[in-house]
Amino acid sequence: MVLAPFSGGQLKYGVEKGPDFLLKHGLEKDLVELGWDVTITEPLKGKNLADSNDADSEFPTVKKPTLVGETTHLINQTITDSLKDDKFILTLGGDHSIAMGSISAVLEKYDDLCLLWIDAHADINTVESTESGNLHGCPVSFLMGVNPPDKIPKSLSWIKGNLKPNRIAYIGLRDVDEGEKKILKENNIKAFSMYHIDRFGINKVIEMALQAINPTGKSPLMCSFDVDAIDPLYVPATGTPVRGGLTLREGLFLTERLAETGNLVALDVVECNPDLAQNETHVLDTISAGCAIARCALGETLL
Ligand SMILES: NC(=[NH2+])NCCC[C@H](N)C(=O)O
Ligand SMILES: [Mn+2]
Ligand SMILES: [Mn+2]
Repeated sequence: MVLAPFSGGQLKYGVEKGPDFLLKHGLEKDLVELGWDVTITEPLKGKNLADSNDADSEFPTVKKPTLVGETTHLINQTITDSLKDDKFILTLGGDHSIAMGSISAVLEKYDDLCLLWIDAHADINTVESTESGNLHGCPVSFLMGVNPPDKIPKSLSWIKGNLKPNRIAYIGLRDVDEGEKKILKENNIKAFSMYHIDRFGINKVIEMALQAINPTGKSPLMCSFDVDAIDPLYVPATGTPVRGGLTLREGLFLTERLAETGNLVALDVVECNPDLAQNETHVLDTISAGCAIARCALGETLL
């Protein structure tokens, strides 16, 4: 288990409390009860990373590139180390920019890795297309290497950018920027929006997604789960909520199905922000959903 208490990929503080809240809710004990031998690593602990806006940055369109670059690199290095022992990598965010660290590391070990990005958002903006400048809206573009080389902030240039577009599938999309739609189309990336889930049902959608990115059924899978994929009715305490999302059961079913494949090697759970809850119930709903996603991905409901 990798703790990534980080908020620098966007501007709302509180999301860095995610790992602490998930652990306080009993996640470690739950996983031990499921039979996992859990070790906790904290790549950011004791690291004094300056939270500045990098005002003098040569890339004024993106926010905090130095902070995000250094942080995600530390996460990458810690996970690369853990992967030497073939560990399952569960990374707790933090905002979704941390996936640059986790996915890049897992991809280095498994070059045929298939990625399921469960999210209301595509997070595939480039430094040129981003409207907000928040790097949590950009991780996939860096992992795929679609930013023009001369536009990549130095701090993020360590990312290899070798994730292949035919190995990525999205599920849950409902708030995709115009620039992102163009990138998805140009790269022919499989993207299942809420429309597809209503049309075909979640079970068919996950089968179509897996078939598209992993036709042999033999490649390792990673899931990057942004809790805002689930409807804010169930997961209210998150930075960029969008109504009309997955039910809690649909979200959990996705991870149960991934566990069932036997090919899941890593999971991110990101964007739980307890500070954005209006009351204690909202905190509990959000954090318990985050824990349930992890437990289901790690086999809880497979009898
Ligand atoms: N990980 C997230 N919650 N991302 C939200 C991204 C929203 C928007 N598309 C942006 O680029 O700013
Ligand atoms: Mn999102
Ligand atoms: Mn996201």
